Amino acid sequence: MAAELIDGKEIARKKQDHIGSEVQKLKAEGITPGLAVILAGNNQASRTYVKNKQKTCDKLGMNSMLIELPESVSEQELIRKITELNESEDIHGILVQLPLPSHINEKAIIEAISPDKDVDGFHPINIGRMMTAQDAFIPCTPAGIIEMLDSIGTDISGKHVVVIGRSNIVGKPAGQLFLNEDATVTYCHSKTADLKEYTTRADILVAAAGKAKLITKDHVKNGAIVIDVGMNRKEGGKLCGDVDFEAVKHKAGFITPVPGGVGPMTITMLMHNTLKAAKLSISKVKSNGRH
Ligand SMILES: Nc1nc(=O)c2c([nH]1)NC[C@@H]1CN(c3ccc(C(=O)N[C@@H](CCC(=O)O)C(=O)O)cc3)C=[N+]21
Repeated sequence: MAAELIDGKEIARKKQDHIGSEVQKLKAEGITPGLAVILAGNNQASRTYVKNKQKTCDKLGMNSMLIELPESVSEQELIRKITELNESEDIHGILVQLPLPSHINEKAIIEAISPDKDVDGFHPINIGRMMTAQDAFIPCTPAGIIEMLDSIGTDISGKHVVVIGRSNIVGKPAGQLFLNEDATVTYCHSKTADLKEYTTRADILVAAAGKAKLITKDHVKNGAIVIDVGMNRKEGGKLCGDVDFEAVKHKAGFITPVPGGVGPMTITMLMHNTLKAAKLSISKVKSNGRH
């Protein structure tokens, strides 16, 4: 048996079409969604990601603003810039590209972003809202995973989801979202004693450990849905997932490729969140700033 491919690029394209038409409606009301991206330092991978985000904004008719700051930028200066963007009427979403230079306290920077403009969904307010199943900005990669599963018609309720990885930006929120959808969730990570014992019981396996080819066919139950969040860059620049795709594809029921799987969904959900932030700004004006 061969797994069916979950085509992230195609699912992203359809979702973007929809977002694009919502942007047009908002523009007719006089609001153009605007995303500000702050890039501190000279990380080459970060530069490429940021360029992709801007390109997608362009394509969907949104405004994007890139703020480039030197590696040596101070925390105070970065917070001053964020404060300015928090107050800007033209900017609805703020994204500070991670990782930040090592002398900067990431938590302090994330907390400086207004929760209403936090399109990454990294602010503790949004995390808390998500955990309590309130309306929130949902981190883009986990949101993209749920969107992909929806598009292949997966009923998540009652499924056993095993998430490998517990980062604040992917693993932890992904598990939480699945829990909100009534899944049974198991978290595994680098200290898990017998990984296979858990992963072979997964109906849905989410690999977000950041370790190339960690997941082999022996980790996967027949017919399972395998979502590969890995973005491991090999020498020569080739992108490699956390899943040994060629081996696992014969055993899984569905599988996402890398590239062309989760990555395009992440950017798409960033656009979704920016649109949501722009809509939120209207309802704030209508309620006179009280909300
Ligand atoms: N504040 C913040 N928010 C982020 O969302 C964020 C971040 N910092 N720092 C870096 C990571 C990484 N990330 C990616 C998004 C899309 C692709 C993507 O579209 N990948 C393509 C291919 C890319 C390629 O070929 O290089 C794919 O998988 O098909 C990759 C990586 C967002 N990040």
